Amino acid sequence: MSEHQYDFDLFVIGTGPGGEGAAMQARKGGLSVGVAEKYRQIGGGCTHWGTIPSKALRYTITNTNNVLKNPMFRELGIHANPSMEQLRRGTATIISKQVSMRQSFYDRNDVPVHTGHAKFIDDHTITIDDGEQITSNRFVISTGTRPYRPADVNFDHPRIFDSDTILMLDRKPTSITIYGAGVIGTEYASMFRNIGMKVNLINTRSSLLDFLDDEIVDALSYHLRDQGVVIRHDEEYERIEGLDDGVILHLQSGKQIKSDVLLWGNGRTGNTNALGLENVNLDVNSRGQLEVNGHFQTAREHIYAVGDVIGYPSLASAAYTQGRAAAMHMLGEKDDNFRLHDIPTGIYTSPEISSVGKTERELTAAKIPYEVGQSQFKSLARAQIMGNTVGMLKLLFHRETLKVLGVHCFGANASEIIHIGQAVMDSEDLTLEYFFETTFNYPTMAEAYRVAALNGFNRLF
Ligand SMILES: Cc1cc2nc3c(=O)[nH]c(=O)nc-3n(C[C@H](O)[C@H](O)[C@H](O)COP(=O)(O)OP(=O)(O)OC[C@H]3O[C@@H](n4cnc5c(N)ncnc54)[C@H](O)[C@@H]3O)c2cc1C
Ligand SMILES: NC(=O)c1ccc[n+]([C@@H]2O[C@H](COP(=O)([O-])OP(=O)(O)OC[C@H]3O[C@@H](n4cnc5c(N)ncnc54)[C@H](O)[C@@H]3O)[C@@H](O)[C@H]2O)c1
Repeated sequence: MSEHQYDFDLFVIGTGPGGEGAAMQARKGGLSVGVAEKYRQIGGGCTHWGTIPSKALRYTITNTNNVLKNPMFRELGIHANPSMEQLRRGTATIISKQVSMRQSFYDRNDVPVHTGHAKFIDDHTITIDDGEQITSNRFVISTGTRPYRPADVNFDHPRIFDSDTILMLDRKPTSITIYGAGVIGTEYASMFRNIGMKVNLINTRSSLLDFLDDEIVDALSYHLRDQGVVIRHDEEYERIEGLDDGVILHLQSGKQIKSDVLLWGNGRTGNTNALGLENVNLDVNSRGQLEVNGHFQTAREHIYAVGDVIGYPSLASAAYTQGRAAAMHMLGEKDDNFRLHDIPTGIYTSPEISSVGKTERELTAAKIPYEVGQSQFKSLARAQIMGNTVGMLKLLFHRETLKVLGVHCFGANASEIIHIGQAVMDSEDLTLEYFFETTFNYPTMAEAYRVAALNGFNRLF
């Protein structure tokens, strides 16, 4: 029983990274906390049908390809064409490890998990599966998203998938059309091409991932096309026709694209439709998302919302931090020290992409005098040793103060090494000079920072 008349001080709806971050932080701060999860296991979409399964599959594909393309194994006559089931096998083990580890967090911290669909019935009460009633002083909504499914697309057709069902493919299709070239569409395009499928990537916008630095976008487009992905920009679907032997995507431009299967990767929508929000006077936008203030409070100050259900940036990494920040606010502690403005992106295409801070486009528009330093991975010893020489690190820094303003990277280990640049960028004291005044391990991919920093520094006059 909480200090008030409620069952809990805080009740969290959803056990993805957003919910877990909020629940654990609040519990450590001394609040009584309960959570609800409608899926049979905790972990959220992140663990069961989003981040973890897609990244685990990608890792298996990359490793398998590294072996199969290695000249030594070829010489030994090692060839293989693993099935979808074989490629996916490791994923179930990883999910199960994640679930049991995360479940232990709830158990050890005395946070009961109520399995079932939570719905508000009044300001301080929810029901679980329309049965058990639970009261709480505060709430966190961290219910995530589901694929946006337009009514005119038949998702019951066995060859039409969305971003939650695509990993259930029971065989390796010969070809796939991916409609929607956001992060999900682009990552899957890369992954499926790497297992030898013919891939059509249909973009409703005029360039891929336009939130990234232009040079990185150009590199991604070049490498995807070089690998054989067919990319079509500025297209809209007219209809999608499911057949016995394939799927035809009819585009408004008159083009027709037939493939073995189709992945609808065009957008996700917030899981807010059956939450009883009308009973607490909360509204959502056209994408089912909730609006929050800087402390992650909705229009009702005792109801917080974090993670994908509030929209941008819709990342597991950010969801967790937002959950913790919301809990800190409830605890009356400082909640603005989470650097939520500098969230890096890690995009697991081939080549991998990672980025933090300002792009050249943004700096130019803001008339900030900046300079660029670059390092090509092909000249790094570590990249040569790994046989993985595609890539580049680009540092953007202020010409006068030498403060790092943006770090953009593609190639091997991009999403790991970005954090070195992020730390320097966020530091009050460090500047570009850190990278060439500090000794890094050798040979490493991190050496790219020294090379890029010197390259940029030498451009100054
Ligand atoms: C294919 C794919 C790949 C991705 N890859 C990455 C990546 O590489 N890196 C990254 O940072 N992000 C990635 N993301 C995004 C990441 O998965 C999400 O940002 C993250 O899962 C959001 O966490 P969340 O806590 O908001 O919600 P979720 O993880 O979606 O969890 C929400 C939970 O709430 C539960 N729930 C919903 N409604 C109710 C209810 N009424 N009652 C009880 N429970 C409810 C759901 O069952 C679910 O378990 C990817 C997403 C997808 C789809
Ligand atoms: N590596 C990663 O970090 C990673 C990987 C996959 C997904 N994600 C996250 O998952 C989120 C969703 O991925 P995505 O590829 O769908 O991105 P996205 O938001 O770019 O959506 C793709 C397309 O769908 C449209 N759209 C989005 N929501 C819609 C809706 N409800 N109704 C109609 N159209 C809609 C968008 O305008 C866009 O054209 C992203 O925001 C991304 O951050 C991250």
